[in-house]
Amino acid sequence: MTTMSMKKGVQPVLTMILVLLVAAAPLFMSPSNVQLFIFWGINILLAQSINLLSGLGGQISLGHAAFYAIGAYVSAIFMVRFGFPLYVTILLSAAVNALVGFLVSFPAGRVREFYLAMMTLGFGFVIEEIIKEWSSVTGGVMGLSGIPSPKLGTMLLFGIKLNLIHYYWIVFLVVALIVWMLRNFVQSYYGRSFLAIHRSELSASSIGISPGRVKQLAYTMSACLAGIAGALYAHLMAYIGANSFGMMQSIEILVMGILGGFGTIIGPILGAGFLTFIANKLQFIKDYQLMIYSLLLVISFLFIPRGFAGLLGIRTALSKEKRLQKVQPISEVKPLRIPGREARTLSYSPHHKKLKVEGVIKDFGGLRALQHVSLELGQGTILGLVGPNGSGKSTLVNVINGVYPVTEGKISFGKAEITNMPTHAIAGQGIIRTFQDPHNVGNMTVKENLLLGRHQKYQSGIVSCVLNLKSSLLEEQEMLVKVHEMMELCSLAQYSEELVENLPYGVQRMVEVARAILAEPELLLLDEPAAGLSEHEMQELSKLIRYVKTLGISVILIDHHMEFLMGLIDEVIVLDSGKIIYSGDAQGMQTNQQVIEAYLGVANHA
Ligand SMILES: Nc1ncnc2c1ncn2[C@@H]1O[C@H](COP(=O)(O)OP(=O)(O)OP(=O)(O)O)[C@@H](O)[C@H]1O
Repeated sequence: MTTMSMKKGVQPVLTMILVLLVAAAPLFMSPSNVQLFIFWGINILLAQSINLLSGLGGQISLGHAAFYAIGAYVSAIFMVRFGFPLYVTILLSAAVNALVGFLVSFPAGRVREFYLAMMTLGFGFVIEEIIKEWSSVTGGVMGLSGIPSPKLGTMLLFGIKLNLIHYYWIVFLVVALIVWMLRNFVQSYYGRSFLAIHRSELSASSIGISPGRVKQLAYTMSACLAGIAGALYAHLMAYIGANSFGMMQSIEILVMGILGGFGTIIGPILGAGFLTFIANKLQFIKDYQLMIYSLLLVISFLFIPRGFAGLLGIRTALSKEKRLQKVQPISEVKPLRIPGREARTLSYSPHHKKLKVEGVIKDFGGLRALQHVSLELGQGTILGLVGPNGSGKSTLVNVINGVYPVTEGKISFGKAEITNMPTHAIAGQGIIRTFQDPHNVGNMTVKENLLLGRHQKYQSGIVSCVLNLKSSLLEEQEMLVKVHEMMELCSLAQYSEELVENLPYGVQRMVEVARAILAEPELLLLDEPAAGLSEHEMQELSKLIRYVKTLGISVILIDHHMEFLMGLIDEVIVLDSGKIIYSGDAQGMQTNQQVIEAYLGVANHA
């Protein structure tokens, strides 16, 4: 037997032993300890909930206890008033919270940072007040008692009277299932899109990820998880009151996530454990809880910014490659076919859409950055865009891909008018760009960043990704094959597992260009891709751009490096003070007097 197959055999056995140990543990514990472990399970759900929203999605939430409260009250009320069984009330809590989270995402998605913090804080206070004031339903300040609970032996499930140990098993099952699903989610294109939006909305939307949709999903899923936690809490306590869901609880949820390690799956489990057991030991200094939590946050920010998970060197992989490699090495997977879908290769055929910019004006206050700019770009053409600093080159790229709205004029691509469309929708039309400073997701590996480039090509639904259904695994495999091909092509294979933020500038640039090509664009906008590159790196980049052209992709290439440009471009446009002063071939530009005076003379002297 090989070491590999031995490992394969050992792993399920170890997992089975661990599961049996955890399941048997409450049989040997005192009821108070069983209850403590149940609390840990509930806190894991809360910590994962904030991790999903803030750690992965980057959305601040200072009123998260509100979702926890809604879950608790919905489950308790439906069981007390209507006698619904536990599994129905948990599902109802999850569903109601998902709806509330979805609705909250609309106002919350429009604001950022300080304003988002204030909005979520306000949301927390509003829900707390509703609970206090709506006494006919919630019991008001007196709280809601008489909730069927396994602690009191008053809860029945399928005719069986539940005790605390049964409840421990239920919570354990629910937590294990949710953690497994979350891991699958994080390792799917959905999870990667959360992190991309967290790092930079602009960069994520430029490869077709919709910030609005990501935020809707983040709030919906996060609220849903907190709702399940709330339902489990209500039935453990047999009594709930508004005081259990105030500001302090929201801070506790945040501390669990941050201290454990945002952005990982293990971190929140550790953070929840730490707070559950420490808080229990510190009951006697409950009055100083807020101070202790604040201190813990300060210590965490100063000494372990990535929480316990960072301290232990734990990082959650953001693709399912390891799992897929166990079945078959990616290098051996070729050609791939997902039943019912066309196999794709990198040598795809663009639809040859024509870009038309007509009379575009862009004003920034009193400054006219673009003045009646018009151009047309046909299939497979590389258009150079040059001009002195501040002449409007980046602004033109920014209006084409929707980063800036135009003041006047019209832009169309193929048959679609794309003037002032959102950036992610323009990316959906096939226009993909890179930035002057590489806009990769620094805390993702090269491979994971390149997988982001494929985002728009994924078709699997969220259920399929979360449950690791075969079709989603095959799709991930197909994307990984493309990414590996691209890494070979761009000499990036050696950096595959490196975090992009740790790599030299030149490699980061190459990653961004490779990511853009992996999106299979019709038109590629490259904003000074050669800036800061070494001679060798520039040659590699030139090769890549020539390859792009052979695929039939059109390119708009901004750069100040004339030698680099001349070897690549078919046509050139020269901008000066927002106006086109030359449009034609590269040779003509070099002898054009106006261009020499406005730009080349300067460039030659630079
Ligand atoms: N967001 C903005 N707000 C205000 N003014 C802006 C903005 N973006 C660009 N500008 C102004 O528009 C003009 C054109 O800038 P732009 O960045 O497009 O020039 P550029 O040709 O790309 O320059 P460079 O070669 O230095 O990158 C400049 O005067 C610049 O200050």
